[in-house]
Order: sequence, then structure tokens, then C-alpha cells
Amino acid sequence: MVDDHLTSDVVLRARGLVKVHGVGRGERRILDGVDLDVHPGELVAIVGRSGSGKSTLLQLLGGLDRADAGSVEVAGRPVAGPRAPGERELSALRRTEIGFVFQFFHLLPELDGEANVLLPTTLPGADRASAGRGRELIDRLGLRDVAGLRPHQLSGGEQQRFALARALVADPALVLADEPIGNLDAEAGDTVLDLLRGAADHRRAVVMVTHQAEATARADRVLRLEEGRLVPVTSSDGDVAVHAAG
Ligand SMILES: Nc1ncnc2c1ncn2[C@@H]1O[C@H](COP(=O)(O)OP(=O)(O)OP(=O)(O)O)[C@@H](O)[C@H]1O
Repeated sequence: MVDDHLTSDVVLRARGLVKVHGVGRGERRILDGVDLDVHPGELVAIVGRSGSGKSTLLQLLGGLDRADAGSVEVAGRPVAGPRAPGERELSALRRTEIGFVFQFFHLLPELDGEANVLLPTTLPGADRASAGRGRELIDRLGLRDVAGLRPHQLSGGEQQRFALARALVADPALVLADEPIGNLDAEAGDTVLDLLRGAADHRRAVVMVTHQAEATARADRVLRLEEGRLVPVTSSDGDVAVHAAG
């Protein structure tokens, strides 16, 4: 769904993002002015200690939660900030331009694995090729034999892979992934990383929260969320930063 946006140089642009959690004396500024640009073709990994705000940041980047200040644009369209659209327009934008891979998979319990993957292809605005892409993803992720099972019959790792297939099925401009290989063995984790890397190599933008070195090793850039801001992790301190992150 992104071809008309590929001329633009930035898929994701966040400026001055602030998020405050809690009230009164319990108030904490979880994000304190996050700036981030992600270009077509880039896979960016975000690391940081537990509770540093990584999931919060992904929620804001995907327009799933409201920022207290700052702005986000995806594929040139406002998602957060003064120009952000209403919920209806935002959810249409999310459906076509943003793929989410969450820590908890949010598969619909009443649908089998394949139907969960294909669901976005049945919604208004979906492109026709996407159902075929969904079936290919199911095969590629080794899920064909369990495609007819419902989420409660699937292992955690299988659910995670179905959620990834669902995130990629609409070929979104931006993929946001929260610990995408967290529950997977090495082989399944490699397949997931290959797919995320492949999406980036097809000029999509991918932002992945992770604490695993296998994942950061596949990223073009690693950023650490520290005291509410993103700071680059250089290769010389990368290992230390990654191992300290979980
Ligand atoms: N809805 C909320 N209300 C109050 N505090 C919240 C809320 N959501 C998150 N927080 C707090 O914000 C902080 C950041 O949480 P977040 O889940 O973004 O961290 P994280 O870096 O993703 O952590 P982890 O690596 O453990 O998943 C935490 O201290 C958390 O308790």
C-alpha cells in the first residue's frame, strides 16, 4: 500500500514526543522529547532497560495511545500531534500503513490462525493481492499445518508467528514490532527476523523493540531509550547495551 509514498524520504517521523504516566506525586515523564526518523529500507532496533518506555513509545508511534506533546507522521500523514486526525481516519491509516506485532498477540479467539491473518485483507481499502500474500506468509512461517486451529489451540510461538503474518499481510509502510522473537526458538526466531529484514529490504520501515542480540544484529541502527530519550548505540558499546537491556 506504500508505492505512492516511496518518493517521500521518511516513512516515520517523530518529533518531541512526551508521555507522562501517573498523576500528582506519582507522575512520571516516561518519554521526554523523543525524536526519530526512519527511512524506507531501514530496520531500527530499540533497546533499553525494563520499564524505560519502549512499549509506550511503540504505542505512540502507531497512534494507539495519545502523546502529551510532540508529533508523529507515518508515510507523510499525521498520526499524533496537533494535526492528528480523528479515531476513524486514524484507524483506516493504521489498517493500511502500519503493521503491529505485539508482545501479546491480540489474535481474535473466535477465528482460526489463517482467518486471523487474512482478516485485514477483507476490510475496506485492502488491496486484492494481499490474500495471496497472507497464504504465502503462513507457508513461509511454517504454519500451514496449524492454520485451521484457533488461538487457544496454538503454542505461544505459533500465535506470535500468526500475529507477524497478520502484521505484514497488508504490506504496510511501517512495521512496529515489540519483542518479535521473544517466545521463539532459534529457528523460528531467524525466520521472523528474515521477514522483518525482508520487509525493510523492500523499502518498508521497521521499528523493533528487543533485548536480544540476534535481533539487534540484523538492524541497521540500534537506539537505546534512556531517561525518556533515544540515544544511538555505537557498535563498540552495542553488546554491552544490548545485554544490559533486558
Ligand atoms: N497506562 C499506564 N499507566 C501508568 N503507568 C504506565 C502505564 N503504561 C505504562 N506505564 C509505566 O510506564 C513505564 C514504561 O512502561 P513500558 O511498558 O513502556 O516499558 P518497557 O520499556 O516496554 O518495559 P519492558 O521492557 O519491561 O516491556 C513503566 O514504568 C510502566 O509502569
